[in-house]
Amino acid sequence: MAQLEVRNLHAGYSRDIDILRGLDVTARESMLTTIIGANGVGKSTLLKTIIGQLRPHTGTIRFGERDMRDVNTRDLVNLGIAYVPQKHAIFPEMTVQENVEMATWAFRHEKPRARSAVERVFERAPYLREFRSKRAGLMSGGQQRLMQLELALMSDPELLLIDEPTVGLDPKRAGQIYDHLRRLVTEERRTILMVDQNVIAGTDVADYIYVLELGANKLEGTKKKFDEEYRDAISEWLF
Ligand SMILES: Nc1ncnc2c1ncn2[C@@H]1O[C@H](COP(=O)(O)OP(=O)(O)OP(=O)(O)O)[C@@H](O)[C@H]1O
Repeated sequence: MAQLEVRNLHAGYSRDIDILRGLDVTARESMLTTIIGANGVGKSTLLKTIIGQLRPHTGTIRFGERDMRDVNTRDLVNLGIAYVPQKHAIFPEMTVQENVEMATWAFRHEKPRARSAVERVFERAPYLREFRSKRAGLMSGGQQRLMQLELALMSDPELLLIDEPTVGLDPKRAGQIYDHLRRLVTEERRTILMVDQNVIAGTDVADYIYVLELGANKLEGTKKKFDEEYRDAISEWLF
């Protein structure tokens, strides 16, 4: 087991402009850490930098003993990390079975592993069976998000990096996603680092919370500390 440590991170989309300005974030083992902050504060940029889509300008990113600064996105599976992007990463015109098979790309050279990974998805998520030969786009938005999570879990990651998992979902379906994330932490002992716009529910489900402002740390604390000291003030800061 390992934790993710981001220290004094400066990063952005061009060399001379820092979107992230000295960020410190830790995703503690077997905990759900939520990062919140206003639009454009740099939440997605942080995840993109962790997974190697952007190179840090300065600072460090470590996952256990591994220095992540030179990581390639395709190395993530072998490091035990999965990334769930904000935009839907499923193909609505393809069947659920085809979507699941596509997601075995990372183990395309290991046919038995790929086959058993496909079956494991349908064991873990029985509701997917009835859609197996139907177009994935026929599922509800919530089911599509749950499927996206299951596809990310195919490689049995220790660390999940999740970008706004409930965007566009009604509160009931969002609640189902958050319940699922909680189970991944408490029952399966996975570590989750999630960025979220859903300030209330996204922090309610967390063990540890960071609030960002202009690409830097504003506040952080356990959920207990957050509830006791900051929750009442949070809407004022963010909106
Ligand atoms: N591909 C890009 N090229 C240049 N600038 C970008 C790019 N993507 C985002 N930015 C800028 O980086 C800043 C941070 O964006 P980011 O998407 O990380 O914010 P965020 O906190 O995730 O906000 P949101 O919740 O709206 O997605 C914003 O000013 C945004 O305009």
